[in-house]
Amino acid sequence: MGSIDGIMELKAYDVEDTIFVAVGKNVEKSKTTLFWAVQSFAGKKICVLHVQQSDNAVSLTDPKLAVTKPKQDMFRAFHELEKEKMHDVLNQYCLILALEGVRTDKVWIEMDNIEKGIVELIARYNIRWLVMGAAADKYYSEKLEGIKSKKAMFVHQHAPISCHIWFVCKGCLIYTSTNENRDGRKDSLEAEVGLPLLLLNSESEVKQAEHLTLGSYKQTHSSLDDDDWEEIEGFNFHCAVHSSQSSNIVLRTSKMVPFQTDKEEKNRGLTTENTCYILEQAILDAKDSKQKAFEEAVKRWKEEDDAMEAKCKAKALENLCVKEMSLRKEMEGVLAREKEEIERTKDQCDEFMKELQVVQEQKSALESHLAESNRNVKDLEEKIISAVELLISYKERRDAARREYENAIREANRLKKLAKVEATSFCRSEILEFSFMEINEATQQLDPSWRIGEGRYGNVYKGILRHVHVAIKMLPSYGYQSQLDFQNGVEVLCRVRHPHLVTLIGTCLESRSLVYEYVRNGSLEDYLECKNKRLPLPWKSRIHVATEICSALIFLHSNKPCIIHGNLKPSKILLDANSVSKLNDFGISYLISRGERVGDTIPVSNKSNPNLTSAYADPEYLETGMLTPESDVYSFGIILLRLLTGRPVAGLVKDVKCALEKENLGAVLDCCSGEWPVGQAELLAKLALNCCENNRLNRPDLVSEIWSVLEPLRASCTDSGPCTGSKDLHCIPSHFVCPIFQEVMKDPQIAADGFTYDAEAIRGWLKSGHNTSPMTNLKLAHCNLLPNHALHQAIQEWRQ
Ligand SMILES: Nc1ncnc2c1ncn2[C@@H]1O[C@H](COP(=O)(O)OP(=O)(O)OP(=O)(O)O)[C@@H](O)[C@H]1O
Repeated sequence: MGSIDGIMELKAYDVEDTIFVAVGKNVEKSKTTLFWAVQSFAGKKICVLHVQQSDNAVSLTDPKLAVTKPKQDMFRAFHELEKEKMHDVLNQYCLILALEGVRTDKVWIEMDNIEKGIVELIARYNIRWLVMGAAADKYYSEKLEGIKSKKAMFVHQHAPISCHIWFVCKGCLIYTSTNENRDGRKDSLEAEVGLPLLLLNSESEVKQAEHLTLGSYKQTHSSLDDDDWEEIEGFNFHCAVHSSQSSNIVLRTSKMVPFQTDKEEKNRGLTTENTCYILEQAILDAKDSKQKAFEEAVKRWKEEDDAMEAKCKAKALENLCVKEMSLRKEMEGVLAREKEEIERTKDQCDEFMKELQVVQEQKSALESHLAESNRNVKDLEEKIISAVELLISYKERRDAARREYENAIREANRLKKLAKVEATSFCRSEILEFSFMEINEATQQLDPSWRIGEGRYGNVYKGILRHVHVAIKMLPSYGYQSQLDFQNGVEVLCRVRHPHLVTLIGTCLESRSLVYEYVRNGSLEDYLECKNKRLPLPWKSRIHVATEICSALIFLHSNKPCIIHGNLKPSKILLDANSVSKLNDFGISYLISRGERVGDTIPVSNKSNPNLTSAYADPEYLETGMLTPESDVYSFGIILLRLLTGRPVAGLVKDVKCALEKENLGAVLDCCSGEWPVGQAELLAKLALNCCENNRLNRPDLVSEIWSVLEPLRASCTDSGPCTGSKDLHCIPSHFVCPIFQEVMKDPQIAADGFTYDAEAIRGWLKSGHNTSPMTNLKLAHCNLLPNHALHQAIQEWRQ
């Protein structure tokens, strides 16, 4: 059961006096039914009764709608709309009826079933008078006599007999349900209509008269059709509704129905005709106005219905719109999230693409690297194969080398034994090494006043090293690259000892300097140039010098390995206190250049060799850069020419040649050297020119051709008596000269090495910490000195 709206207020006496009009959802039908009720029951209270099927019932009875929750909700929403709509409609009905002056009430009730609901309501509230639709308007016709609607049929059959029901269709009464005809009997129209009239007007007489008048009128005016009569009846009912106004009409009508006398029959007939005419006109007017009013009302209702429907639709649309908006917002949110997600995915995709590109690049790089590696592997395999082959061949060679090595070892051992034997016979010279501090001290910190010469290879200082007068040659730092090579070179030169070679005493590896014995009388150049007021050398001394230098060259060239001086000139020939000549700077080119020896020739860089610009230099060497023993022969020839002539080098060969050719050698001979014996001078000149041959192969051999000439010449000079000039010095017997001081000894003492030294010199040597021989460099057996009385005596005698 549903809720009841309004009916609870109705009281029992109200029910007696109230006409209930059952209305449904069909507004058109309901209006015509209501309109009929209003017209038919003027002055009565009308209660509009609407029974609606509850939503619960519908949802339960319709399994399709009950399937899902959203569908149920949707149905409920529509049901609510329907309810609202019906409420509005009922309110409208009530308003219209109130305007018509009818007292109204309304009842809203929800039931499981409409027809059952109506029946139940009738029973529950003892409803006495009910108007309801008989059929839909579309079924209406003049011939329609029974109830068509199933609901109406149900109510007709099941309603309590106390309830009187009028079934109406399209504003016309179709059937009346009374307690008499509930079993199916049908009464006449007059009987049906009469009951409400009786009910509605307590003044039954008036009603009766009115009813009779209408019946008689109907009979007399058989020309009027049924519709007209209906309208007349309607008009009558209308008058009844508007009771205050209609009372006049009723009264007037009542006046028209008096019980007449026979006398007045004729007049009365006329009056009746007039009245009928007026009535007919009134009916037509009423019909017309009624029709118009009805059309107007229908039109208005239609518009109102349309408006209501539009309102409902608008509301539904509004709800839908709100829902749509929220849905849209939701969708927009989802869309935005989706969009963000897509953007993120897109970014990730871009990053992946980039990474993919990098990976692809790396892949291609790796592939090319791999291909290269494969190629390298192939190459390496080939190399390994060739290396293995090489290894096999090297193994064979190694075996051969091993055999050679073993032979060489045997040979070396044999040579070692030989060398030991030789070492005992030779004066072994071990290099003396000095520290730079010693060199510095010896030269007074390289004092310029202690400098005695300035060569292209560096400055030469005199100094006293370990009590011995020495000449220190400071070599440039260039030359041999390694210290070891320099040391080895110096060692070779140190071992070379000859009376006409300046002795190389030692070296300072730190400063790359060479320490020579000091030769105090200057160079041949000084004598030839008469520097420092030196007297020119006599021709015999010159022959001595030439012979001595020749012997020194023979010694150097015969050395193993051959030592080529390479820079032979008068400044390299030093004279000691006894005018004994000594060749200086021999083998220096080995310490400066890096040339590899090829037999007896040494390739020496033209640039590094100072002799390059020298007039004493071998022209062939200048051309080829190859230093040969013959290069020294060429330089020796120039020196010979200088000794003969005393002239400068430039044009010397040419001049001497000319002089010889002209047999006028005397013209070019140095007159300061005394009177040269012509024959000997010519011999020397020819020898010298021979040495100066451009082609080295045409130059004379040192031993067989030069020494063989010079030695007899020197011998003849010695035999012919002491030489002039420095004769005192030159005639000192060499064994009178101290090997250390190079002077005639004052107090000769014999050392453990068997050599005789001046007492002062040898004691200084020993005091400075030496325990080796100054001559042999071998360790002295003891430091005791033994006076050489015999020599002392001889020197005394010689002095006297
Ligand atoms: N052991 C020595 N004893 C005494 N004086 C020496 C000694 N060695 C060199 N001198 C002096 O030093 C001078 C320079 O000699 P050095 O050999 O250095 O140069 P150079 O012969 O004049 O020219 P260069 O070597 O450049 O061709 C010599 O002329 C000589 O006077």
